[in-house]
Amino acid sequence: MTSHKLILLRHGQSEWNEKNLFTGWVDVALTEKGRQEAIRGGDLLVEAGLLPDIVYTSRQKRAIITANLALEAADRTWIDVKRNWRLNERHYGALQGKDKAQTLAEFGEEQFMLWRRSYDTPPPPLEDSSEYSQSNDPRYADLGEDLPRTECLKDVLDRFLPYWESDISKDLLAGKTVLVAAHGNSLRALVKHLDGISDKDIAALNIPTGIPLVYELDENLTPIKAGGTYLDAEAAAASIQAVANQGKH
Ligand SMILES: O=C(O)[C@@H](CO)OP(=O)(O)O
Repeated sequence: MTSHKLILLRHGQSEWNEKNLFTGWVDVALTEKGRQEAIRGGDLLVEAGLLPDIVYTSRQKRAIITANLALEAADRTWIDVKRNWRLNERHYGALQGKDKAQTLAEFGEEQFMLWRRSYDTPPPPLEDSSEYSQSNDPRYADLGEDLPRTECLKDVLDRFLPYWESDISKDLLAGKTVLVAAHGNSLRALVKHLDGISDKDIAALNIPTGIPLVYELDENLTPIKAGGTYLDAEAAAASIQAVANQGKH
């Protein structure tokens, strides 16, 4: 059976992951730890003999630099690149720039988890006048009415799926090994779609930073093994737990 190979890579630790702040569309840099995670991600690809033919990224530098570092480690910096805002992190609305622990303390666990992990409840929208708004960012000037001011996971799926259909799935079906370097919540949207996870169950799924998650897909682009395979399962399990507990310390 021919299988199609899709590698998902969440960016390495960012400066705001380290500070425990809601990030969304704010374009923060990687920490040194994050850069090392990205390089290790590339090393893991080489060890597994998985060499991408094309890389997709968001328009955010934490994903772009992660892809660059991983591909440099794998000596694949020459492959074709496609960047699209549809792979951006979920827009976190008025929570962008807020401390996760303080938000949890202020609003309580139920509201905090509703905003953070429910499928269809977005946080309040972010004002265009906020220092954390992207409304005047030239990189999104082409979006017009599509520029989000807040998003829930459903909104992310709605803007991601057309791009999956028009580009990513076509490259997979053409036989390319595809690397998607993106974000916690845009990758949760992709995994929800691939594995057919319910709106309720997706709340419990978290994606670790910097560890490649490999899916082998059949001719219908259905995963041969549900959930795919993390190239470092032990590190992934520890990191997933840390993401799940964010705010609760
Ligand atoms: O702040 C964010 O943009 C995301 C990813 O770091 O956070 P969370 O895991 O809380 O959705």
